[in-house]
Amino acid sequence: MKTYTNVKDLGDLKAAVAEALEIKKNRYAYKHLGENKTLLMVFFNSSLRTRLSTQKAGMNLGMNTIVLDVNQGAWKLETERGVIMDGDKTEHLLEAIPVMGCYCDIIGVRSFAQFESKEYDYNETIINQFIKYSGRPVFSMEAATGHPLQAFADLITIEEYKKAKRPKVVLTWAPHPKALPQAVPNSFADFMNDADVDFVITHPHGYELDEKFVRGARVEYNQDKALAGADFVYAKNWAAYTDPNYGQILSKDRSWTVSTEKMALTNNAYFMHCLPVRRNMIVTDDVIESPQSIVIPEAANREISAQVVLKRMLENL
Ligand SMILES: CCC[C@H](NC(=O)CCC(=O)O)C(=O)O
Ligand SMILES: NC(=O)OP(=O)(O)O
Repeated sequence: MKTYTNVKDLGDLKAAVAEALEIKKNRYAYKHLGENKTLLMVFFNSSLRTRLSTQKAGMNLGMNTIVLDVNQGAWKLETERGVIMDGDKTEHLLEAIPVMGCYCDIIGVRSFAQFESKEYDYNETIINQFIKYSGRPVFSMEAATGHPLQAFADLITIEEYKKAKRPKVVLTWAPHPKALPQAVPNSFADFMNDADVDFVITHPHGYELDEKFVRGARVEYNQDKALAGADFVYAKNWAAYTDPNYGQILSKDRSWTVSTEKMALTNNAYFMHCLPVRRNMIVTDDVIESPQSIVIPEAANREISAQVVLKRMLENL
């Protein structure tokens, strides 16, 4: 594995989940793979789970780890080529990236959508420069259009908790005070479309995701209808994707908040969210604290999804 930015990079999903569950049983069995190898994690945005779980996964594999918060302590980086650098940006990404590549064997990158240009975001301008110029295997720790480590952990969790052979999984939009990226729902949809689940997406009009990720999945604008009989409810906010509203908040309608009444429409569904979550916007206190909430084991599986990816990259160095 040279890059991990989307579901296709994992190959056969059933095999990937089987490998994950094997690693979960004995996560220290591959320490030899990472001996004298260094993992560099580059964050352009904040993180708790990704930072901790990915570093833990690297240590499980015997790796040395370095974490760089680009906006805290490193030089302010210019990311656009051709810009006259006479402003407040000290270094260009085109020097910084190959230099980073000198100090590590594998690079993880977090760089959220900036919502200034759909083309800039959906061309994955930042992470693709790491892929092109670092000289190292690169994996996404959430880029502009996807969060494949999260979605892989979500799939592992669904496989662990499902009661039906082909569970109904509902991705529901929920309100949020800020304009959030489409990365998490994009990757979740991408993975669910390749998994053996009955997948439904529900959101208000205007919040349609990129068809590249929806891939013909059923979209239901009536949340109650979508939730009927669900086995898993995956809640997430995202800003509008469709022009001319790219990056905009179109609704903060809290009737879309996942409540006990909403969960009562389901087949005693498990509640999932990638975290961090805005309580009583996305989901009520009662639901996220209920026995049906599996957000903590879901977060714990981030260590495992990262370890599968790092293991496969180490095996191909
Ligand atoms: C894993 C999720 C990361 C990010 N979440 C946020 O930026 C939340 C920010 C906030 O709630 O203020 C997102 O929605 O993509
Ligand atoms: N779910 C997730 O990626 O969390 P962080 O943003 O805290 O890393």
